Amino acid sequence: MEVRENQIVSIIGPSGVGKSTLLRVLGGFLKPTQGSVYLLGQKITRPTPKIMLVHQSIVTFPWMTALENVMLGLKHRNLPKNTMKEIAKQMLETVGLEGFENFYPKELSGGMRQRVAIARALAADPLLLLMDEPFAHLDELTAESLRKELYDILFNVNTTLKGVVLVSHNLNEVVELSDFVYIINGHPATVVGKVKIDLERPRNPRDPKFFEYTDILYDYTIPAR
Ligand SMILES: Nc1ncnc2c1ncn2[C@@H]1O[C@H](COP(=O)(O)OP(=O)(O)OP(=O)(O)O)[C@@H](O)[C@H]1O
Repeated sequence: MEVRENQIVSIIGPSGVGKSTLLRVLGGFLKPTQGSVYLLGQKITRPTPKIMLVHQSIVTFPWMTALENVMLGLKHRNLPKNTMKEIAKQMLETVGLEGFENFYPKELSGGMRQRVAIARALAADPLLLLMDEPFAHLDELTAESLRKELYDILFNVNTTLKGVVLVSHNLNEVVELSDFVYIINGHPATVVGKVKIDLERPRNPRDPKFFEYTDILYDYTIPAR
């Protein structure tokens, strides 16, 4: 599998097939028994700030403000505190949370907390972002508005990001966001399909072409009859 510049590449497949496991391998959190992961030619064998992970369970620290949560992502960069504050503020602005810097997680909605988690990941200046069902714990309307903005949040002048790997079980979400979709299945899992989503952004889920892609992906994921 490969991810190229400014691409969102998704992995779909049945529950328990190993999607999250694969993400953990890509992030260097888990050593594969076979195969290797390379980031710009460099072999990944352990976690690195160049690869950040956003979980499905929204991870924010309740005793820290939104700004302090984002500043955590900057810790390894050894910057002066004021510079850290400035960058964290800018990241919060990038994810649409300007003005919420001093709010604590409990004062924010689930969607806003996930935005804080994304801002924290982006503040680390990663090249690759791994997203494991990032909308799973959001209500549909909140997820929809975050999905709409996601591409622009991720790839813009304020971020160093080059690519995203997304794990999702929501076919509409995958068609809306991805450049390529890998379908994995079996035990042990293998790639059983690769689909290029050739639609202009922003994408319209009511576009007939959009449905064609969800149909193609659906055919790959249902068990053989
Ligand atoms: N290739 C593999 N090698 C070793 N263990 C695996 C492999 N694939 C899956 N597993 C194991 O199977 C279990 C489920 O895997 P995982 O959570 O990655 O699946 P998933 O596709 O993300 O599932 P879900 O969609 O339900 O979140 C885990 O305990 C994991 O350790």
